Amino acid sequence: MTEMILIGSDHAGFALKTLVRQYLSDRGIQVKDVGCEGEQSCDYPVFAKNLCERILAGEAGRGILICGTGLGMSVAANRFEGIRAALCTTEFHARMSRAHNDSNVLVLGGRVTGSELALAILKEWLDTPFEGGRHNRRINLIDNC
Ligand SMILES: O=C(CO)[C@H](O)[C@H](O)[C@H](O)COP(=O)(O)O
Repeated sequence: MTEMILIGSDHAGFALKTLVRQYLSDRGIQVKDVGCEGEQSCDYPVFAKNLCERILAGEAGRGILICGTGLGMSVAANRFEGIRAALCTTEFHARMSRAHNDSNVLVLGGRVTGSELALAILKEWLDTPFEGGRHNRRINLIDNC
């Protein structure tokens, strides 16, 4: 079964979101866009909330959020218990966020990270499995300590 990924952005992440959507489609990954629809100014928490609630409801296993810096989206997404949103600016961040933190939301900054690097980060995030083991214990402690 092909993976389904939800994607959302604000106006500052819209251009990068378009590239990311194309990359995912080219890889045969199903993408559902929760908005926004263009570059007119809008509010990132609306899209973070929408995407996180839909992931927690089981519509998709993973999601991608993009705003200008990635900061607002990651702050908003990490308010949701069960969401582990990782703002990644390097491929190493992306690899570690999957291997050690089992990140289920990748956050990118469209005004910070160039498109080539963003797609390299995305590739690493998509292709790296969670290592489990000791990291399971730590992830469980996030909600239970
Ligand atoms: O992280 C953010 C907010 O903390 C994002 O970068 C937003 O995209 C950014 O704040 C939008 O700024 P704008 O001046 O309203 O375009």
